[in-house]
Amino acid sequence: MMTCRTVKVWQLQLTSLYIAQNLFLLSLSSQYLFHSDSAFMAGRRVVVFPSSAELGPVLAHLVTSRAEKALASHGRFTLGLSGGSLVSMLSKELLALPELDCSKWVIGFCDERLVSFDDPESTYGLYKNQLFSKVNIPDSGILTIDPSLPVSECAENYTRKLKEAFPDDDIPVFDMLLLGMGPDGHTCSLFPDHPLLEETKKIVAPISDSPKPPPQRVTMTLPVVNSACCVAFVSTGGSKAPILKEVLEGREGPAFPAARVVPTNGELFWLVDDPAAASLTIQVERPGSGAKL
Ligand SMILES: O=C(O)[C@H](O)[C@@H](O)[C@H](O)[C@H](O)COP(=O)(O)O
Repeated sequence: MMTCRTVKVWQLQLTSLYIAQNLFLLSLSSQYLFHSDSAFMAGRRVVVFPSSAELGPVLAHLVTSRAEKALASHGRFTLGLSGGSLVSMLSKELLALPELDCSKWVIGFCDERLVSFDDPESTYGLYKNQLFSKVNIPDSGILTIDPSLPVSECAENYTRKLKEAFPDDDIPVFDMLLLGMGPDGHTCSLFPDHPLLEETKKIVAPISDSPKPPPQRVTMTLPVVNSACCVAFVSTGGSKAPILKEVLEGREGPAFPAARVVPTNGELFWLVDDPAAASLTIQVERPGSGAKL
């Protein structure tokens, strides 16, 4: 079965097939171009729902459908999670599914705050309470940071964990990443105008001057984010409307961090609600109830 993971391996190992590969990618991008007239950017799907209530079930289905695809292809599903409002929405919607088998899921964190797991600011702690403790994800499948370490060592330690979890990849290729976007256009812990946006060597980086508290965090870098097979942003609420317009429709000046998420060989979804989409002028998809992406 053709997946973005196999395309990645080709890129790394089969340089002699360079021309064939490019022809393949060209045909793939043509499919995406004509997949939906909603596309402002080839391959990107901006999907608007009346509210979180309609968005949530579609998100849950998107996750489980990509999990099924990954399990059929390589026997496990690697999922990167973000914090914010995603924690409660994802937990609620996954738990509402009639059958959810997470026994072969491997969970990573797109970013994490350097606080102890019982601190209310800990993204892992929130997911543990709201999701992990209620489903059959094995503890060994949850790749957590070690918050007892100083921030640089913590990032190095998390880098090692990801490399061990993805031994065949130079850059870990997650099956799916779920991202949020702050009102300043940040995603993961990649903030506007921050030097970490230019990081190309590290797969995980420390940050000790996060403008959003807490200041110490570790974050996946853009090379990892853009290597994923599928990236889905979830962004809701009217406070996101001005930034969403600039991220999706462009702006003068440097692109916001969220706008720099463009998976090289993967899918890109923006799942938003009407208040967040209020200022958009691009064409978007508005699926009916019960839709599946
Ligand atoms: O660690 C963090 O500070 C959060 O994870 C943060 O990056 C969040 O993902 C965005 O701010 C979007 O959050 P909302 O979806 O709640 O607006």
